[in-house]
Amino acid sequence: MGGQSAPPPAIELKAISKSFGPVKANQNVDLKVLPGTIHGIIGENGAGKSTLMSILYGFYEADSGEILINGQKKKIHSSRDAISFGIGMVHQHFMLVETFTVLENVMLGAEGAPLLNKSSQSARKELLKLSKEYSLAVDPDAMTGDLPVGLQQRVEILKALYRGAEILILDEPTGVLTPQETDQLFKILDILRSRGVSIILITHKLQEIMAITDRVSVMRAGTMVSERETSETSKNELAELMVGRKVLLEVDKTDANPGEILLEAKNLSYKEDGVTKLDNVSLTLRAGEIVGIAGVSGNGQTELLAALSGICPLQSGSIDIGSTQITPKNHKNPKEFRELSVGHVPEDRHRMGMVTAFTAQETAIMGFHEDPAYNGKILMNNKAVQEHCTRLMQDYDVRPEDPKLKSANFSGGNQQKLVLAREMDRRPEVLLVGQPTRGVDIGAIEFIHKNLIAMRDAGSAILVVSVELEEIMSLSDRILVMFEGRIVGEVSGKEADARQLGLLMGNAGTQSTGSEQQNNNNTTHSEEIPA
Ligand SMILES: Nc1ncnc2c1ncn2[C@@H]1O[C@H](COP(=O)(O)OP(=O)(O)OP(=O)(O)O)[C@@H](O)[C@H]1O
Repeated sequence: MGGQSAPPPAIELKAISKSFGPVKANQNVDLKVLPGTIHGIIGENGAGKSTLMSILYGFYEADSGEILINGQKKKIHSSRDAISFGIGMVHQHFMLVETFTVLENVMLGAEGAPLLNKSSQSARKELLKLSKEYSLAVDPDAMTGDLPVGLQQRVEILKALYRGAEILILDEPTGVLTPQETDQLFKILDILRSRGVSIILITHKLQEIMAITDRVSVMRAGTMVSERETSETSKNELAELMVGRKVLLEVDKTDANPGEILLEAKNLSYKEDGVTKLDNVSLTLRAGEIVGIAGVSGNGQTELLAALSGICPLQSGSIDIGSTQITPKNHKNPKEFRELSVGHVPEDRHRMGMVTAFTAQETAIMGFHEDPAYNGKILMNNKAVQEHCTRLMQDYDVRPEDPKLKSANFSGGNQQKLVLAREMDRRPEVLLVGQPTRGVDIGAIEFIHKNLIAMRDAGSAILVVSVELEEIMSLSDRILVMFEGRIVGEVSGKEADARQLGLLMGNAGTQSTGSEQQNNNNTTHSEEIPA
């Protein structure tokens, strides 16, 4: 330990262990986060990062070990305790009430806050003060649900600061952000750091670790395996420390050799509650090509996937799959789309990809459960289902390899791999993939990308929707950009450039919602006027 003058770590974890039944999620984990620094934590899916943070934030109690905050030993039994010790958490899935204003959300549940009294001038004053101090420009009266995700995340940060957080935990904060929004978040983190806030950043993106952190800790299989000064390491070294082998960080692919059209969508339009979600979208998918859809979330990508997979009935336009034409009058359900050899990996694995209360083996055959290979006349053939799931788990490296484990109890990345395995293993002619590598570690990204390219080379037509521009650019042979339900641009995968695509995604500086982030770029403390 240092002498008198060195301040104690903002956080010190000593020998933290936590098991879930036979799974040792954390084993003797030590971690020190120095005050006023950004400390990255990386590790493969299931390495134990979220468990460790859940212990620090009071969601779980450790089986053993100690937590020291600013040198003082603390017992954290609940998130209320964590907040009272100055710890704030920005969750991956925001915990905001969309129908409340920014101010209401910030005040909600805060210690001593007057009960949602909109006229609370002191809360408003405090919020504006924090906005100004940390350059977190946001309109206190904006309806939270109307704000783009980047601004909603700002509200989460403000909420934590309003509760007096001096230590912030961010769990994969950039998963749903555009490159511009990510840049802004990093500027904000930089300011927070310069004001003495200590930050823990969990991310699978090594470029983010290199760009913003001071130190980085690496977890593997529940243990802390190494720690580095960021300035003294590299992406390649970190990848290797995480996975235990060399990882190919770039997608290795040859030029596409597109063949016949396997799917053609013409003039798809779709309205929900009178709001246009798809506006005259036409596209073709050919055998042997990967078409990427780039766009800020909420610009029609979800509805496009839903239309092309049969989840939402066509309202206008048509889809040709092979010799079958689907129109509003001749609609087919998702099962019939599957029978036409269309595979679908939904964007939201929890809502659409699996039932989290089901076991892994049930997830592994969901949608194909009527297949006679698994379905006896009266009962399911559990042995066959289990064997199938075990093989998928081995082929797709899903951990733990336990077909009977509830789907909810796999880490996020492993849930994703299980859903991908189910859809890819059947080698559909057309594969629609939403957010293929959301929350997935770099070793698994390498694996998933390789497999998608192998499917392409074997003649499948693949449509990839992803908010990860890097992913879209490195995987796609053609890129279509969506904005407000329309396809506003097409770029060849080879020529694509992140900044240019980012601008197209925000429709370059117009006043519409999707482009709002452009306006915030250099603002310091003006209030946002949501579009
Ligand atoms: N409530 C639970 N019950 C049973 N097992 C659990 C539970 N929560 C986590 N686990 C297991 O603990 C291990 C660590 O999971 P954790 O979510 O901490 O990993 P992670 O590093 O955050 O992964 P990812 O990057 O995929 O989010 C995994 O094997 C997971 O399946």
